[in-house]
Amino acid sequence: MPREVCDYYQVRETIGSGGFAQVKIAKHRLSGETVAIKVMNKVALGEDLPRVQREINALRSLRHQHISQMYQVIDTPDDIYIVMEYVPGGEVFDYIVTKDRLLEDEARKFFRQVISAIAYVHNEGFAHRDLKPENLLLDRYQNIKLIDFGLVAKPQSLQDNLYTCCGSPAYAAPELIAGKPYLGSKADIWSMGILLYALLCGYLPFDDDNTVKLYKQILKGEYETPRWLSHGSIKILDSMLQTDPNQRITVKHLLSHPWVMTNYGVPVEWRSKYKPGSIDSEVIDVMSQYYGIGTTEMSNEIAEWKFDHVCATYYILCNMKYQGKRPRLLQPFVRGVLKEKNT
Ligand SMILES: Cn1cc(Br)cc1C(=O)Nc1[nH]nc2c1CN(C(=O)N[C@H](CN1CCCC1)c1ccccc1)C21CC1
Repeated sequence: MPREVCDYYQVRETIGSGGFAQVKIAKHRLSGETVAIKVMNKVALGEDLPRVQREINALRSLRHQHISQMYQVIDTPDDIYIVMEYVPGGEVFDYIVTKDRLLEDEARKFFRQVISAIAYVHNEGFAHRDLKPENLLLDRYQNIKLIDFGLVAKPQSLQDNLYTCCGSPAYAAPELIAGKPYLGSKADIWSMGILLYALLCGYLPFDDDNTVKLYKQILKGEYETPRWLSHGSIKILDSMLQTDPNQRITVKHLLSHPWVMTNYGVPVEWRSKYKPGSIDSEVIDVMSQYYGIGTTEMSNEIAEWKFDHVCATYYILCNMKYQGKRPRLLQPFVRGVLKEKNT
């Protein structure tokens, strides 16, 4: 581990590895808080390096209550380290498996949070393009946190079909499978339909070990509706699993869809709870005391959102407040050599 990482984090075990990346648990030395560090080797990344840059650029401009927060980017000659919010509840995928399938009310609770995250991502000018239960984590309050923006794209631009070579086909929209130019935002809605079906049924609407057969099923767009699905569930699934992307519902209409409103009575709150540019004054107080500079100077430093260690410390202290903990920093900040008390 290079010094830029070890100086600030005590890196511990690997909790996930996929493709060209690993995710390790680590402890932020100044606060003692747990973070997740995504490690990618530049040589192993090869031509996938632009994907990581796209993910980092997207995460730089995304701050939302249902997206795992990026804290810091450490770029070394051999590897890229992305320090992120640690989400302790595991994957929604595992949660569904343990419960076989979710009752409509519980599925609705999760799905409203997914709609909130995707409405925000689309509004910020991105499409996720890899929505699936494995990319949804649950935090300590059973709230959804969206991860893996490695396939993120600008939804307004028509995408070429790099996706089919590296996405998960079972969640891929028909226009993607057909190799047509497609809009990322409409492909996201299809994946949300697959996701809701998986939450409500415990299995996938289109599934076959033979990829060719799977593609045929997706292009046909016909799926089974088990007897336990309510009429309302069938209607909202149908509005998302439209093979013609222009017939598909948009995320804006999902915000207040009758099925989504049931038992809530209010549309999904999709805006970020973090006002753009808003800075938490209590956290600034803790940090300005710690670093021995004024609160204005500290706020100006944070407002540059450099995703360096100072920025990470700010985000981590904010996350402590979210967890109901008092934001504080442990190690005395050694400003040069500490002067002897009696001098
Ligand atoms: C699974 N699990 C169980 C507990 Br308890 C905590 C976790 C957990 O993973 N927590 C967690 N917090 N923060 C993160 C994670 C996982 N994680 C991830 O980014 N995890 C993804 C998981 N993808 C799902 C499909 C393919 C890989 C990952 C991406 C590349 C390599 C390895 C893992 C972050 C960093 C954002």
